[in-house]
Amino acid sequence: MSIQPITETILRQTIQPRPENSHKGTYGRLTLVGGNAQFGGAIIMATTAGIYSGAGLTTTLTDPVNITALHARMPEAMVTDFHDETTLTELISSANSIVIGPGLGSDEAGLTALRRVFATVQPQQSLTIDGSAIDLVAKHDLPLPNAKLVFTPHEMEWQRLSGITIKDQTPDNNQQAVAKLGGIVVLKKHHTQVYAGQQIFENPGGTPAMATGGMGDTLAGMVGGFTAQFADQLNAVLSAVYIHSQIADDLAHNAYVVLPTQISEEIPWYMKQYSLPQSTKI
Ligand SMILES: NC(=O)C1=CN([C@@H]2O[C@H](COP(=O)(O)OP(=O)(O)OC[C@H]3O[C@@H](n4cnc5c(N)ncnc54)[C@H](OP(=O)(O)O)[C@@H]3O)[C@@H](O)[C@H]2O)[C@@H](O)CC1
Ligand SMILES: Nc1ncnc2c1ncn2[C@@H]1O[C@H](COP(=O)(O)OP(=O)(O)O)[C@@H](O)[C@H]1O
Ligand SMILES: [Mg+2]
Repeated sequence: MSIQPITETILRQTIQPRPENSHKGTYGRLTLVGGNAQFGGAIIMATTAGIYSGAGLTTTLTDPVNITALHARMPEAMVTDFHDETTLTELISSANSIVIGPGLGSDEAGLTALRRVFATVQPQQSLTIDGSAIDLVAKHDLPLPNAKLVFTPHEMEWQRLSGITIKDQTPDNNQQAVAKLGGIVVLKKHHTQVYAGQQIFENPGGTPAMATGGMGDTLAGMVGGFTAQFADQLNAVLSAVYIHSQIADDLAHNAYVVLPTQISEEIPWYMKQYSLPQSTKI
């Protein structure tokens, strides 16, 4: 079994200059679901990352206690209550990429929102399942919907979802579990691995300076933003994983810790570099 590194070639193929004749609708509708009363920061960070990644229109469904805070940080986001079934169904139906889980919580409200999303999502939509949503799928053995699924577990979430203990998470064992699950799995750790069918990729970057709560929430938002606007889902996921840690590595040259919100602010600059011909410097 061969594990390929994620390369800059993949990013250059994926992140292209934007056509002049385009508008926000061209760059995708992203809907994020998460953030209970305790974990509002998680969905704020995921939303921030999705917007800085270039999603054309972003809407966040969260607990009402988070609405003012989210609006104050990110007026670009539209925000509404994740308990409202009608709005949730409409906003899931109109999205081309959905992220569920950052700070969702594993209680009844989180489970209800997750079940509604699973009942609404369609095969052509990208659905990223992160954080609490992974735990809920594992705990309740939820049947997965027919959609373009991406799971973004850390090692303990992957243990809960796959049943493979962290020490037994070998590429062979992981690949067998991914084959049963379906979709793409981003197994987050030092040198994150991405499993997609027969292919396994490894992220060459990443630093312990990233070990701050919210770093994975930020990656989930980036995966949402990239899959909302770039047609090749696997390349979009690989590009998000790579840039996320590349920014952190660069910031960590001069900083002991890197905050998730600092990553988000840098995303547009890195995307611009990959969109330019290789010889061009700005
Ligand atoms: N500001 C906010 O609102 C924030 C909200 N958040 C939201 O909280 C929710 C719960 O997510 P969670 O990841 O914090 O908790 P959980 O799933 O129990 O995992 C922790 C357990 O796993 C273990 N562990 C083993 N290997 C590991 C690894 N490689 N990486 C990480 N952990 C690893 C670890 O081991 P230990 O630390 O004990 O050594 C511990 O026992 C989720 O919705 C998330 O979005 C957070 O993002 C924080 C900021
Ligand atoms: N030592 C490390 N080396 C490289 N990457 C790391 C390291 N520690 C954490 N990360 C990265 O930070 C993110 C943590 O994700 P996660 O545990 O889901 O955070 P949270 O749920 O708090 O947002 C992952 O992308 C992971 O790869
Ligand atoms: Mg997480």
